[in-house]
Amino acid sequence: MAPVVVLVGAPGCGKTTVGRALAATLGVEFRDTDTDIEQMAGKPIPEIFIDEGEAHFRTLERAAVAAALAAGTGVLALGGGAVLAEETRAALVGHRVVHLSVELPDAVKRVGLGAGRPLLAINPRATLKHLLDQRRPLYAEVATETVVTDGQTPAAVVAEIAALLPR
Ligand SMILES: Nc1ncnc2c1ncn2[C@@H]1O[C@H](COP(=O)(O)OP(=O)(O)OP(=O)(O)O)[C@@H](O)[C@H]1O
Ligand SMILES: O=C(O)C1=C[C@@H](O)[C@@H](O)[C@H](O)C1
Ligand SMILES: [Mg+2]
Repeated sequence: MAPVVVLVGAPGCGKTTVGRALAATLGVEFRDTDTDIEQMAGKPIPEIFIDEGEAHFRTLERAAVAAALAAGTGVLALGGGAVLAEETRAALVGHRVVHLSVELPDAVKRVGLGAGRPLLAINPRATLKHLLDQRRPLYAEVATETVVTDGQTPAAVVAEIAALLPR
């Protein structure tokens, strides 16, 4: 079985928040590859970045995404940078992938000081701007649908995604 829907998007777009609420609405399980990676590594993501570096984190992430897609859990949220891997973009072909799009002002408000997000630990605004510019084409490449989250409540985003799904 494939996941009902896979959520992708930049840090702060709401993959975890919306994904969990959407899964509850649909009555299916929720899975987040960031949580899977923390379980695999036995430590929080910021510690993986400090102890082993981003490249090692990305290796764990590719494996976590492949395992989660194979498991087929209902709603699957990917880490914000998962789409950087060509292997992951290829693995997403054939899945229903919703891009939760967010522009810089809302993303900045939502991530605050970047707590728990190692890439955003220094100058979150400038880093987010760079990440958004770099990744927009990659999110667009993998997405089968895009839902704009700017100015929307999580509940409104959940309703919009649910309306895209077959009944
Ligand atoms: N549509 C929204 N409107 C307002 N706040 C939101 C919305 N979606 C998420 N948030 C808030 O923004 C913050 C970040 O959301 P969340 O952790 O779900 O993002 P994420 O996409 O999972 O980020 P990451 O890639 O870092 O895992 C949370 O505090 C959440 O409550
Ligand atoms: O945007 C990113 O590259 C990241 C987003 C988070 O979901 C985590 O996967 C990690 O903090 C890296
Ligand atoms: Mg998240």
